[in-house]
Amino acid sequence: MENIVIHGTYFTSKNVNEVEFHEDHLICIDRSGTITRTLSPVDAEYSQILNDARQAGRLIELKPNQYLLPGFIDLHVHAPQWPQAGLALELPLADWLNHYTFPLEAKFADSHYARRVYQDFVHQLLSHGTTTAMMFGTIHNDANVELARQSVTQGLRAFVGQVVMDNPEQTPDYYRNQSSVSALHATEQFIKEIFELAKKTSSTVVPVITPRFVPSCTDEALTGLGQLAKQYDLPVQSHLSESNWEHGYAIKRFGIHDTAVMDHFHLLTEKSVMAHGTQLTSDDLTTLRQRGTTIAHCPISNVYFGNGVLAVKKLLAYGNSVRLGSDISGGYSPSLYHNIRQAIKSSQMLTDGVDSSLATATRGVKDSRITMANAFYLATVGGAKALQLKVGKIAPGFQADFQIVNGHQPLMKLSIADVFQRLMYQTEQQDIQSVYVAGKRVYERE
Ligand SMILES: Nc1nc2[nH]cnc2c(=O)[nH]1
Repeated sequence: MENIVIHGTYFTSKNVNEVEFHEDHLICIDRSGTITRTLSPVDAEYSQILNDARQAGRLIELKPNQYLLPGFIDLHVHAPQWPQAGLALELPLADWLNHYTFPLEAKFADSHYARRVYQDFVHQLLSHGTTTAMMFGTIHNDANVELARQSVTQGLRAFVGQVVMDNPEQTPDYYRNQSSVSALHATEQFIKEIFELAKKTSSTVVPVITPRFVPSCTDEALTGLGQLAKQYDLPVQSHLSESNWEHGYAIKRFGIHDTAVMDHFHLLTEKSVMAHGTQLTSDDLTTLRQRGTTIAHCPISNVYFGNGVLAVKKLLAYGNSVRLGSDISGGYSPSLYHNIRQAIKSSQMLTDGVDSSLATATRGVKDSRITMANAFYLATVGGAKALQLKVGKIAPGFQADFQIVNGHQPLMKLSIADVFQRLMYQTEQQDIQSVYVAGKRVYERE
């Protein structure tokens, strides 16, 4: 029996290359927040279900020029960096970390500050159409639990990581785990607290094993985190081959690429999400593919720190799992719309090349352009697959995580395919009318 029925036009990924459009449909959702069925106007029961829902006050009717889309899945976000989004992006990664990011994250020792930031940040994610996020916290247990609580309270599906960074050579005195033992102890404590929180809610809240990246962790911490990931069967998140500097660091310290380092410590599994990957080689990609590990493509951030463009189309063709992340605040925008657009723009620049003094034929990497349908898939059902969640698609059996978006005024006749393109290119925060997770409204524009 349906609890609510939505009436309107929706867009959803059919597969990585195709988007489905369904006009004037009904989407039926049961009490558990699961989509039970969708009906087209030619279905025999359509009118009956529409009328019954209307009379019972269970109908959500989209207005003309409103559209239903799945909520987005952001696979790489640093929640504590929200206050500095848009700052210092002209610096190289290591300077940005040392002069801006570490001092800011150190402030989360203060749980009151953490609450203030996380309350706003979770709201921002929802109001940008993001319904699931895989997030880095800081090294502070209480602040991370606060992030998880805020997510549960506001209705965001949350994967939250207690950051580990214990290497004295690559982290400052004021912001470091005192030892690998204390870092691992704090991680295990955090896991238990999140499990307790998860028991008290029907919402999704999952602890994530979070070695910040190879430079910031000792071998002992990486060993212990690999063991904890296995013991508790948890997802892992980190940064991988993000920049020339970071990629070179692992080679200097271990004599191998950071992919091989992570693999050595059992941190690459089918539940792992590794951000960036602009410097990955074909051997690294083979390892990631064999482990089933996802690469979180962070196209805005990569412009600043990546020292290259991730070849998304090639990676997808190889069979690597590539999805999307905002990387707040290496990326300045929490909007996955903005990141979808940048993913397409960066891929076009990769195809064409950027140095016009070179011959056209040799300037770029041919056939690298991704389509809007590709990018939409990465941000929706693709991201959900990486987290093993049944969300990101408007179809029976999926959780009802949606956004209702107001289209801009059409001043010429548009096909439904045109409407989709325009929505993806033009939607801003103020165009998102409401957001639902598991059939419950979690955000409404005032
Ligand atoms: N973009 C990004 N890269 C990192 N590498 C290690 N820490 C970070 C971080 O906070 N952001």
